[in-house]
Amino acid sequence: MKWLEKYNHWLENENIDEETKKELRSIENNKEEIEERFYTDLAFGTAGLRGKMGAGTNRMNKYVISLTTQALAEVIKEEGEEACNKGVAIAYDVRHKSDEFAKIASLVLANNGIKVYLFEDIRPTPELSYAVRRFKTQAGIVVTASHNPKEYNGYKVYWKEGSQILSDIAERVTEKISEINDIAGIKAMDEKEAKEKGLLEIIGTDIDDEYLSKVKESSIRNNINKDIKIVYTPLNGTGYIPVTRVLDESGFKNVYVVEEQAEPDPTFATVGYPNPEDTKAFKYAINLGKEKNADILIANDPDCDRMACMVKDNNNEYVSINGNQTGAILIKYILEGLKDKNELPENGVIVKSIVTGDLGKNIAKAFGIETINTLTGFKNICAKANEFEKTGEKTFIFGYEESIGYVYDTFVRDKDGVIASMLIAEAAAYYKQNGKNLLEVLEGIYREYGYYSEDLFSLVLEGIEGQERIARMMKTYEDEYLTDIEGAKLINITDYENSIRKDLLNNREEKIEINKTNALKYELDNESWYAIRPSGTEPKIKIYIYAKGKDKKDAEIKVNNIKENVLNKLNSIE
Ligand SMILES: O=P(O)(O)OC[C@H]1O[C@H](O)[C@H](O)[C@@H](O)[C@@H]1O
Repeated sequence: MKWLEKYNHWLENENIDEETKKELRSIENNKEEIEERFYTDLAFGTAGLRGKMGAGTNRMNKYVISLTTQALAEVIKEEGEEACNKGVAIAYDVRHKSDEFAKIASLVLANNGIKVYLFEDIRPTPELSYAVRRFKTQAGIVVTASHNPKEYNGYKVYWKEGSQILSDIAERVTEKISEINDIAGIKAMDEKEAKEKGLLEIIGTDIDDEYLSKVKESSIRNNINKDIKIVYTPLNGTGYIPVTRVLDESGFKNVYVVEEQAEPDPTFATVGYPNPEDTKAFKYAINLGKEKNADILIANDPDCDRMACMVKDNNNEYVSINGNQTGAILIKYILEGLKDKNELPENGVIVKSIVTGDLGKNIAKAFGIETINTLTGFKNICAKANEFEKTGEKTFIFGYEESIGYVYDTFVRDKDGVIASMLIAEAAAYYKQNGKNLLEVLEGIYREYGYYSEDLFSLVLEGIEGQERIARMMKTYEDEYLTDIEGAKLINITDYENSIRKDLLNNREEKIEINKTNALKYELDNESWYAIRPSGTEPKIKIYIYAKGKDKKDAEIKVNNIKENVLNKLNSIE
């Protein structure tokens, strides 16, 4: 069906409610908007479904939620009766309609005879991962758009190991979606009936207590002076209770929460874009930090799976440390700590993505710990934890990405902003006790492992046009890549879509052993590289740049040269 037909079909469908039809009628003269909403269906990306809220097949709304949940139910039913009895755990974040969507998903599953464990109120995404493992459910769902702008919502799906589904299950769900004829004809059970039949169980504080004690148990060094001053902001998301509890219960008594951002707010009024990857999200935290003279500022994104940190420098200014730098500090802190306790596993592994920098890998190497690369997406990182659990071949220690996601240990199989907040607080306290702030620790890392610099920039290109331009940029760049950047020669190209690595120096091509994805990586002969890929969660093309230099300045110059040249090239592609 074409987009206009689909639009009319929604208007004519007697199962679509009046409110939705009213919204659709209000755009009847706006062809572009109709096309945007109906030209495609929301699809599983880096982290589940994600889209703007509103009426349409390319939007997040109760019909898309019901449809996807019914399809998921079909897949679970295919797994057999036991899978249905094991059921599905469901959590949701603070966004508009997240609670309503979570309820709808619960009752659609119940109507299929599938048991549901629904959290009583908002919870962090990592706690859902914990709950899936704890209740041994077949699957899990979190209704969240993570760090996206307020207009968005999303739907993350987990499988029985507690990590987000990979393409095998996502494809089965998508197939089932295509077999359902009427998007608005999906049945949900009455809530009271679902409870009476034991198909809907509300979960809450008991699981919080268990999950938080597991987090506290994962502390690396307990007997340290925890007097440091911390400013914390959950950015009006789900992190407030769990993170303040964990910090308090593990002995951090000087924690100051940004009051305006403590309570849930689906409009993120004081933040704007609720992504702590963007330093602007720290505006309020910096003010409070200065007032309290805090050592570090910690922020989580609204579903509390990400964590970002700023550190007070010796001039009392706050300096942000990015995902790669935070990852490097945490790796050093964790591995040193485990080594001191004699708990460093011999077959231990760090897992990161192909677009995460190499600094963490080099630190791990110095501890005899291997680093493995996966595709972008924490589901891929945690798939390694699942694999090692089965094979016993290696021990998953820590997973991280440049996009400020971290997990330590394996009781949670997703990135975890609660664990990460506790560990960065601990690291700051421990190193302070040894006379260093985290910036000085980082400087020490650079001295030891080399000066690394990096930049991640994105071009935001929205809508159908944006998507098409991103596709053109990828395609054109693949053919017209830069062979020389300010004297640095291109030596290797990795084309992840075609699984090929081209060695330009020796004129050789080799197959690479990693799943296919739309990404290109270019390595230069001056210890720098960059990668380009379309985001799978936001309307963006992302460019990751990394360089190692003889000093900080040298590394930064290399990064800037790449940035300028690649940006020019990409901007020239219409
Ligand atoms: O670069 P994107 O496809 O937008 O993904 C950015 C990030 O999105 C989510 O947070 C995923 O869990 C991460 O694993 C991923 O790195």
